[in-house]
Amino acid sequence: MNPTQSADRLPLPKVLVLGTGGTIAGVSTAHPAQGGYRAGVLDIAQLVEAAPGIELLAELHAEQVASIDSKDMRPEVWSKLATRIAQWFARPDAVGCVVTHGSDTLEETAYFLQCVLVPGKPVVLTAAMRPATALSADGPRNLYDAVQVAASPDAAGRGVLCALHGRVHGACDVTKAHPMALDAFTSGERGPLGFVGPQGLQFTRNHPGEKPQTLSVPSAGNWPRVELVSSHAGADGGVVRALLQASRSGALQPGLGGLVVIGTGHGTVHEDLQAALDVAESAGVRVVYASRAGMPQGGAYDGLNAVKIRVRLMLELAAQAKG
Ligand SMILES: NC(=O)CC[C@H](N)C(=O)O
Repeated sequence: MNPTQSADRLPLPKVLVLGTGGTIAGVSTAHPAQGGYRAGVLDIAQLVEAAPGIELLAELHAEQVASIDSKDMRPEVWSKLATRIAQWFARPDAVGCVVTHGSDTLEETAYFLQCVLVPGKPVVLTAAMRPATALSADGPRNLYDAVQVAASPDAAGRGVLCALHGRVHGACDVTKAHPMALDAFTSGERGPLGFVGPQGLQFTRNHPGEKPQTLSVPSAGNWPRVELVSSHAGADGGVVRALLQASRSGALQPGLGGLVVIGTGHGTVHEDLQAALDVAESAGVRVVYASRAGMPQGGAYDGLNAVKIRVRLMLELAAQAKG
């Protein structure tokens, strides 16, 4: 008899699976061998059902948090996720949590959760590059692997993780680097934290990236405005001056709290843009520099990319505003 079918088997680890939509829940709008599809159509129970054997890995509690294309991710969904995950982990018998997500903003949600959740039990995000109805859909394997990671004691204490195309990435490093390849995600030169698949789970690197002091989730209506601006040939600061003016006049609500600058090289900035940024800074706007060339590990924001720095800055500014 298969040990998993034995009457006296050990209880399975309890894993919460939260659905938010994305391509993993997408349905083809044309022939399944062709590209057109709509993201976020299937619900999380249907995704679990489509991953044969997943029920032998864990006792799954599937819940729908949202059904969106992740390009439309917004703070309300982040707040719901953080609240539900914190509630789940308050149960002493809760072992892990999986979040299914669109691939486009997965790295932002992963980093948001990394900032606001108390470290400990594993939270694992996953996605797919092909919709659920495609030929060779990658979602079921990715979901299965994410549950393998979330149910594993070895994954605990490593921060928020992402299980994608056989690799386990940390929330700080992971980024989407290709619009359609199945291995669309990378952790850059640092490489993934490990591998997961038919052979099980193996971590090959320990450092999951810097975990900031746990930050609170801003309450509704109290998310600060942090915008991204970039430096490039001819960047003259006009966008920054327009934002500042709209903010001062009250036309922009909430007003401008911070700017993340996607600079060149080491985070360097065109002199004309810099002049406008200096004015913004002296008006009380927090200005943080990232780079379009990628940042090395270390420093105030530990090599985070610009969209993750934006997440962090929103949370830090909200914490400061609360006092
Ligand atoms: N592969 C994907 O999931 C990208 C599709 C979709 N735009 C999303 O992020 O939800």
